[in-house]
Amino acid sequence: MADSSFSPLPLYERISYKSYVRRALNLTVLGFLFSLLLYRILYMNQNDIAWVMAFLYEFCFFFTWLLITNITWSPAEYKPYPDRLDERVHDLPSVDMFVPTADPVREPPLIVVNTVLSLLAVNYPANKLACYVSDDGCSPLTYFSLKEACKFAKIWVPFCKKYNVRVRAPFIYFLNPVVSSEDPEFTKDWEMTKMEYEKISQIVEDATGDSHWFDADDDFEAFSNTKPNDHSTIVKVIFENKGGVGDEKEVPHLVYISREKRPNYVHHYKAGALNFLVRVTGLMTNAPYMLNVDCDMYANEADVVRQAMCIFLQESMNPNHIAFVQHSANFRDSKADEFNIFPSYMERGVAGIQGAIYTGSGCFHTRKIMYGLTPDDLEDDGSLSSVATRKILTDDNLSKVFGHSIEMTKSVVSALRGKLNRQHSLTYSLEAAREVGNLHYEYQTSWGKTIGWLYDSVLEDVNTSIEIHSRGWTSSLISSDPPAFIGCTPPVGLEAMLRKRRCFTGGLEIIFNKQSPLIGMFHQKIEFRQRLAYLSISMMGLGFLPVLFYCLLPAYCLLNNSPLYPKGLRLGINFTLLGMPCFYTLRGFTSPDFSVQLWCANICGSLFSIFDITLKLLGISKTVFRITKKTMPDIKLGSKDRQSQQEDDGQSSEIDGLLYLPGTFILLVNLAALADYLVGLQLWSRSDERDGSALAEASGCTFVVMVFLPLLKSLFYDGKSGIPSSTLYKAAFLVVFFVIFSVEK
Ligand SMILES: O=c1ccn([C@@H]2O[C@H](COP(=O)(O)OP(=O)(O)O[C@H]3O[C@H](CO)[C@@H](O)[C@H](O)[C@H]3O)[C@@H](O)[C@H]2O)c(=O)[nH]1
Ligand SMILES: [Mn+2]
Repeated sequence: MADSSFSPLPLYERISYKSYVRRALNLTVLGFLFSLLLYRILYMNQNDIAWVMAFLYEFCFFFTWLLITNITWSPAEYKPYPDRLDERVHDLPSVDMFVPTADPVREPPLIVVNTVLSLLAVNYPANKLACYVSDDGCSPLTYFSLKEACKFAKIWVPFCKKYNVRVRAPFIYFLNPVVSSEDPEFTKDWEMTKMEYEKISQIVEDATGDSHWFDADDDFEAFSNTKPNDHSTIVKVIFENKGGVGDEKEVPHLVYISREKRPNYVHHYKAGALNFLVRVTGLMTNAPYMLNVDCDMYANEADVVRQAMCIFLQESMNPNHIAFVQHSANFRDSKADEFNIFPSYMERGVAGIQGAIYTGSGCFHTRKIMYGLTPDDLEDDGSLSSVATRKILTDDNLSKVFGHSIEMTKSVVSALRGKLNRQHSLTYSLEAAREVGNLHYEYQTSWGKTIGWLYDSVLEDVNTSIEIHSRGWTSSLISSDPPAFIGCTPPVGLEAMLRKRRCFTGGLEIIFNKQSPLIGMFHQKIEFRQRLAYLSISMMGLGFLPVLFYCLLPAYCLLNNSPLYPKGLRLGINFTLLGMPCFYTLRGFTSPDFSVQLWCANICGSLFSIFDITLKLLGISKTVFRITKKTMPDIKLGSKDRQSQQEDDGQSSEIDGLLYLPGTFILLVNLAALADYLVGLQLWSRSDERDGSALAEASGCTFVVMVFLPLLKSLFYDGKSGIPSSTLYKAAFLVVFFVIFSVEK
């Protein structure tokens, strides 16, 4: 496949961002924190609650800092050179592209359509691509929209390729008007294409909520009398690229699938949908690589597939065990790093250890590896070793691991052997595809346990990522600018909080399952530092709690008249000791992207996740994957959408208010403590008792108040941006308790 006899230019470069200054700084802070801990231990007084609490929280900061130092020690990323690909590789491998969607209301079909169009039009031979949409909502509207999208794709794909369009999602591309000086042929094509796009958007919009569009059509019979959680498997080939040669006018395959669902059965949410996708694609196209994107994440770069291939194909000439290539994901409508579950320092940081973490979307996986192979199962040339062949490819083992479909096991054998030539048409596999979507198909197989996407956490991406790295594989990160994939951010407030809650809960689930970064530290093939990185991700939710309590501690000490910080001469040292780590820990607070609202969402998400995991561990309830609401790009919001969004906002403002309860509480407690301190200053001309000694604690409170200043401001606003007065009363009520509890008896 690859011609390696000449052209020494590599297909990619690994860029390392090591910085000795940052390392020195991190170690200094670590040293400071460590000496603070020592100090706490040396001067520990058993009766002093505040001192002990401070020690505990500072220990948490120390530990967090250790994890951050580990992650940021040797950041790296990969820079692909897709231009060099054609010279080196004459027969590009096929790629199956997965788009899971689950709810036509929370995920409007037009968004899914745009994601699909952006994938169909990528800069890659169309006969090597296939796009599969899995619909957990079993929605005729989604299917209908995809059929419309497919008609438009026949205009859109050639248009994009002819004019080398960069962003191939029409709802973004058509935001910019055509420049009048441009060549007349282009202007004509542009206008025609835009008109066609508007036509299908209108048809999709009209069909929303009006089922007569599909009631009459036989093609929609499979959807009659179905409910999202009660229906048989549906597999529909919307378009087949028959006998394509990959020229610019062709469109890739497009397939719609929806797995069987019944009430009271577990379906494993997104991970379950992706495993069904792996099986159906195995039967139909069996491409060696699989790209998966969330339904709202359109490709923002035409070369995404070629970029990933640069890494895989270079590796196949010089095997380095790369299992997957993750593109860094980004969000439109927001520059907030906070929205991203993984802050950018973490992405690059981990990519420099054993390899990038799989973050759920914009990632290319290797099919063989998803079928459970370890690096030891492969020879240097990438073929299956004879030991592995004997171990894995027995009929008995195959049906035990992959399920009873003979067609399926055949496709697994071809995939593992690297023989991926498909001779028959897509429709040939329809029957087999329905069989593997059966509710009971995975029963007593390894799907979700050791192969495919893993089930035991709602954070299925990180969970699966740990499994792959534990087998000894590496992975790589491509972090291009502009970003290769762009998705939606949930609106700040309740949606953001629930999303955080789900991710934090998922992380905690990982701590308690068999993938746990806490166990197997030394015997699996995962690197120690990589495991530590996973540990910090799994514990992400807990990380907010020490900060929350630490914000209350100075106030408690001030009210209680007990010291929190060292006194006298040591005060100066103490400020340095605490200042640096605090500055870093709280640097989020000072970054331009920081919003108190999001911080509150984090705190609440974190509190809820602890609640969720406790219920799960007690066996009282299961964790759920609640789908995040998606919205169309801002500028395109029609007046109808905007109105309904505002209605939503109105309804949820009361709940949103509750989100700010912890923040408001912290703010008021600190204000109360400061007031108490100032009144105290006036009453006694203090000479020895509290002489300047409480100054440190008072400064602590002032700092907290400053951080929460935006919240203080919004207490005085009315309406949308303000905090409801009911929240204020609830917080004030809690403050009274806190003050009574704290005041020195
Ligand atoms: O039962 C389900 C639930 C979800 N999905 C799909 O999963 C994707 C992600 O769901 P979304 O609600 O958008 O979740 P996010 O909060 O955006 O998800 C983040 O967190 C998830 C869990 O870690 C990752 O899988 C995602 O890639 C990552 O973007 C969407 O395409 C959904 O349609 C399903 O197919 N079936
Ligand atoms: Mn999403």
